[in-house]
Amino acid sequence: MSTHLGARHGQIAPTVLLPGDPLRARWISETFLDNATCYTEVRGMYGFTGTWNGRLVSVQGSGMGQPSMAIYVNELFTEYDVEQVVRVGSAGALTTDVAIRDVVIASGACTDSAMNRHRFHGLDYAPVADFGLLRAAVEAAEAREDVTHHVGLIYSSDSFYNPRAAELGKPLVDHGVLAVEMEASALYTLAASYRRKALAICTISDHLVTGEETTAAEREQTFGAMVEIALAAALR
Ligand SMILES: O=P(O)(O)O[C@H]1O[C@H](CO)[C@@H](O)[C@H]1O
Ligand SMILES: O=c1cc[nH]c(=O)[nH]1
Repeated sequence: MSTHLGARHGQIAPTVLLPGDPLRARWISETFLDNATCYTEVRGMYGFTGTWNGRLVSVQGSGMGQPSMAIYVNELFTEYDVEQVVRVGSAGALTTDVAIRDVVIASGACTDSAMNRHRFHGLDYAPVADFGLLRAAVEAAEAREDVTHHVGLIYSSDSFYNPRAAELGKPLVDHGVLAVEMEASALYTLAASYRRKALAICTISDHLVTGEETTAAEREQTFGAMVEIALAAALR
């Protein structure tokens, strides 16, 4: 057992899908995995291991925000020998180039978080996806006709509610950033530091320009294309 995961060593697969929502983790395990078992319920942050096309895979909730995610990913890397993590998240669209329910595959992630500023003593590190995972996810997305996908930068913010969101986000949008979420930047940084692989794939759940939004139930249980792209990329 690690501090925040109730799994024994060997119960977590080398490949982990990482939704923020622990109930999305449960839905993914019930919908896509065979013979899935729950290995942790600590703090209600469920994790499951099963198989997909005969290959072992785990799904672990990370909670919301980079500090929560980093707790789980640190323990996955240091205590359970996890080799690759694919975040399967929701995100808000920052531009009309992206539509609600589109899938965004994050080649890199900007951030307003102090986590990287502390780690790099004020220098601006550029957190990027593992190229092999990124390429495989793009190929898996290109093979599908049921979902529109985009590849590009996202913005990992520490704030979900920010009264200055539009003002602060504009320079990012002007430089090609597609969507906002809350975990990818620190995930990419942690993977780099442990020499592991990481990718973030997000489904647009809210549109910050048009005001469109999905329900909590839809965010929990209907983002299946993103999950299939993640599984195909990680277990290719
Ligand atoms: O749906 P998840 O994966 O949690 O991702 C997004 O949703 C949460 C905010 O509602 C943040 O964690 C954000 O990154
Ligand atoms: O607007 C949104 C939607 C999902 N996740 C976020 O962080 N922001």
